[in-house]
Amino acid sequence: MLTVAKFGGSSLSSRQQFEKVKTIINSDLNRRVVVVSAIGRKEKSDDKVTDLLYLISAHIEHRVSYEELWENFSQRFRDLKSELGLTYDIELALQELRAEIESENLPEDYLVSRGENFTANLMADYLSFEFVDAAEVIIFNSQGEIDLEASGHHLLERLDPTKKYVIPGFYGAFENGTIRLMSRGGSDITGAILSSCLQANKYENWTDVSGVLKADPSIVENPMSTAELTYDELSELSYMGASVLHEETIYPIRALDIPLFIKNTNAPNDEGSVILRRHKKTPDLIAGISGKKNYLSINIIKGQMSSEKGFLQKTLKIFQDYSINIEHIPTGINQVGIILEAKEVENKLLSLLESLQEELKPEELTVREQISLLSIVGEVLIKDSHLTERIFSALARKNIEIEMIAQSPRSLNIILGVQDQFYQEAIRVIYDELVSKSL
Ligand SMILES: Nc1ncnc2c1ncn2[C@@H]1O[C@H](COP(=O)(O)OP(=O)(O)O)[C@@H](O)[C@H]1O
Ligand SMILES: N[C@@H](CC(=O)OP(=O)(O)O)C(=O)O
Repeated sequence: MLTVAKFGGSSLSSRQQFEKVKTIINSDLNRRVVVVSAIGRKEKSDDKVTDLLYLISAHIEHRVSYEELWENFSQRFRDLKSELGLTYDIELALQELRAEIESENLPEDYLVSRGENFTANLMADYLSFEFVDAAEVIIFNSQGEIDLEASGHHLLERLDPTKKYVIPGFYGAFENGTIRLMSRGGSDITGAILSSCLQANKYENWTDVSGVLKADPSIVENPMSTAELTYDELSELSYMGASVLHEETIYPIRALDIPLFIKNTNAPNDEGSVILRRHKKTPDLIAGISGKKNYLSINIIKGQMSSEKGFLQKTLKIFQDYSINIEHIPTGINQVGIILEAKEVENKLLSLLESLQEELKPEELTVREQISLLSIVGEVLIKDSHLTERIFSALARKNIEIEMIAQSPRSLNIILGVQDQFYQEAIRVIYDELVSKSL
């Protein structure tokens, strides 16, 4: 039996947190592959080590002194080493990194990856597990995508199934050894790749909350957790902003049906959440509510557009030519709305609108900005025939206007658009209506 256990930065921020990790690892001998992020925040006001490294990189780029940041970064590791009485030569690692920064044009990905690398070295020392560099086993192809097959080969060659390992998350390397970072929060993905390639029986993701909560705790006070979710439910939630798990975590484990457990390092006996292909227990009506701000809607109005052959195709082709990802396309007979993240059209909105005007010749072309999308997720949403009515009435009572609504084909989720200014309130209203009132 093999359990891959990933610990996020929040589980690694101090000596006490390292001690909790050790207790968890030692309480189950199957936890033989440990993935760590970089040291996280001790206090709310602290920087995560990864943030410090990005800041150092920006200072280097702008040729500004980074001395204070460097001291802060180095001290976090020195403190851990001395408080835990470790032997890993962090002083040498820091000296070498400093020399590399000063002598060459050090790539940002390499510099930032040292957060995970040093943390994993300390953790390996502390647990008496072997350190394996992610650069040896997490492989990117020439397009910069993770190559699951190549990673699998390298992993099986490098790891001995009878031994125990600590591997840094968040980065890997191209076949030529050049370090490549994943997107923020990517250590979750490292854990999923290792689970998949090593065919683990379980993937545990240890964090600072007891599982997937039904809403972001920074918006809703003390939200309930969801004990069991499907891969699809969690994918929808994390894609739409539930930051407890990186949105790309699910695909490697889903193919092999590896159960994912989300657990709290600070309360290991809490049940947490388990994520499976299908529900084993009676599913909660609401798996969760998540959302993101900063979308916009480009609205195209043209009489009889639905009978104009290829109109939608022509419209989408224009967005494709601009390399713009589209989120939703609510349509009517004479109108279509194209919903996308505002960052997708940064610096190209005017030119895009000109192209749409020229090629589609619409009667009206308008843009609505500052839209938030909220996603209400649950495999069994459809069972509540009054659900949309309840949501609409609850929002109307607070004078929150709905800008758009979309439903996924399997009714796995309902997506609502509201103005950015109502984002948090809308989440609270929906949570109160669908979760609190149903208790
Ligand atoms: N729906 C949600 N369920 C659980 N946590 C959430 C949710 N939405 C946002 N979060 C936030 O995600 C945080 C955990 O993710 P993160 O800070 O990346 O932890 P880690 O450092 O362990 O990777 C929680 O502390 C919580 O504030
Ligand atoms: N340290 C990286 C990667 C990561 O996954 O971190 P965490 O597990 O603490 O969210 C980041 O901050 O983005």
